[in-house]
Amino acid sequence: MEGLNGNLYTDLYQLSMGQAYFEKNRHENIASFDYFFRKIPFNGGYVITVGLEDVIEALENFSFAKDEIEYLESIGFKADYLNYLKKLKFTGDVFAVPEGGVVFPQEPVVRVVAPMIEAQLVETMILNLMNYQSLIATKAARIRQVSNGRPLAEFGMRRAHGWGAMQASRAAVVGGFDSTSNVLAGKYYGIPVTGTMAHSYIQSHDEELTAFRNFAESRPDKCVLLVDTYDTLRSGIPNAIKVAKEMRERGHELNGIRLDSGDLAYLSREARKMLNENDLEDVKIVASNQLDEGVIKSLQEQNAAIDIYGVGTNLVVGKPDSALDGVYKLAYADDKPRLKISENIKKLTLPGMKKVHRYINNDGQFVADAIATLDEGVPDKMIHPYELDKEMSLKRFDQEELLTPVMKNGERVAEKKSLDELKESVQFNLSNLPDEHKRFNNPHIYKVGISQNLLKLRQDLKNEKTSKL
Ligand SMILES: Nc1ncnc2c1ncn2[C@@H]1O[C@H](COP(=O)(O)OP(=O)(O)OP(=O)(O)O)[C@@H](O)[C@H]1O
Ligand SMILES: O=P(O)(O)OC[C@H]1O[C@H](OP(=O)(O)OP(=O)(O)O)[C@H](O)[C@@H]1O
Ligand SMILES: O=C(O)c1cccnc1
Repeated sequence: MEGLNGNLYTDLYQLSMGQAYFEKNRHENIASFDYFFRKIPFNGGYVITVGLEDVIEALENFSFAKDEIEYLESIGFKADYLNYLKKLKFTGDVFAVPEGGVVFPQEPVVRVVAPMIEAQLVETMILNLMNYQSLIATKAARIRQVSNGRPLAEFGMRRAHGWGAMQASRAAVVGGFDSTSNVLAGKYYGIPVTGTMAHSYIQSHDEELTAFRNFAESRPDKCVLLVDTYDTLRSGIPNAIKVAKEMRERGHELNGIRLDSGDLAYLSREARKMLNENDLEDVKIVASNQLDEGVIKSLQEQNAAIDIYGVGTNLVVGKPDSALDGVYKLAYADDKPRLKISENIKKLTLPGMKKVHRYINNDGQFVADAIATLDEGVPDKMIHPYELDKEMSLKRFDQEELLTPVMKNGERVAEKKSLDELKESVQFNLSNLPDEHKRFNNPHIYKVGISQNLLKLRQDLKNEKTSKL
């Protein structure tokens, strides 16, 4: 979001480490960090990456204002360090999978190469921006996968986690939603805004019919009537039909009705029948009520007559997974690759500056991704990152590099894409991901491996570190 920058939008420890680097004059030595995640949410087979646009904007605006420096002084940071921070800008290079990419565990999604202090100070902000938005875009893409082309409206603002509602609306659209009820997101991001009416409006009238009439009179071209306040089949739909006929006499057409409780498959089929019997075939049926990809899939399988799905809570809180576990790990500093050792082999980091190659078969389908050291060629074989006896030959495939330059010397070099373009690229990328990785039950794990060079580097560094223990 505009106005957001990385200065104080960080954890205290980043600033503390910054001061310590500064005092040993190591702060301008080049470092490289990787942003990646370890586990795909929703028991799914892929993650859609979103948040990079905010990251670029924040890095471009990275500089400490006078009042921020004063605040840091008040919490004990030293004068020399603060003088340095006053002039600090982000001057580094960023390589990343463009927004809307389909990505998998362990592989770098963003690589930041910058003077140590800059790369360190922006960690928290990058994690904050990438993790939430990628989680929501992934959920949105899953919902889109099962909705059979039906329009999807995002209704989550009221249950989103605070201002995260703004990012949720954008991420939902990139992931495949068509509109939002969030008016500020509509204005800010240019997302189409859509909406119906609430129960309160109907309750506030003595008669449901009067409520419908007044609402229809007020915005006749955008009228969707909520039909479940009292009795959907006996009151809501008959009253909506009455109002639709009255509107027609005045030269308007009722846009739709909304179902928000009960058996949505049964009620939608009944509603469709009743509307059609009254020559109202074009009146759309909107459904809402704790929808998610599981419920929508089931509704589609039950031949529900739902034209538009409105999805709120489950989307914007990423239910049942409340976070994407993305991390930002140091891979290189002071001219050396760096490793974090762990008892758990899965948490051994991948040292050094790295690139990612995506291998593609003759049908344009994604086959596997290989993480390699920056200074090697295109690997023709990869090894499982932890089960080292598992290898895969990559000779037969075309490949492309996943991490592309997005910032050079602190300035944006990647073109800014429109939301429509991003939404299209998600669908394009997903169309190139084989179905077995997209199914909801036990999706096949997409293969991500490491090159022989990277494996050797990791093993050498590990041996070097453990021999000193
Ligand atoms: N035909 C259906 N198949 C599968 N799930 C459905 C179907 N119809 C509705 N649902 C989902 O089942 C859940 C129903 O929740 P619940 O039992 O609380 O009913 P409700 O209609 O909201 O009740 P209330 O009358 O309290 O509003 C919601 O998540 C809804 O989306
Ligand atoms: O179920 P969700 O996916 O989160 O979708 C949004 C929900 O928010 C509204 O309910 P709420 O009870 O807040 O207000 P209302 O009186 O307008 O129904 C709306 O009617 C939906 O049920
Ligand atoms: O417009 C709607 O129907 C709407 C908006 C927000 C939340 N629930 C429903």
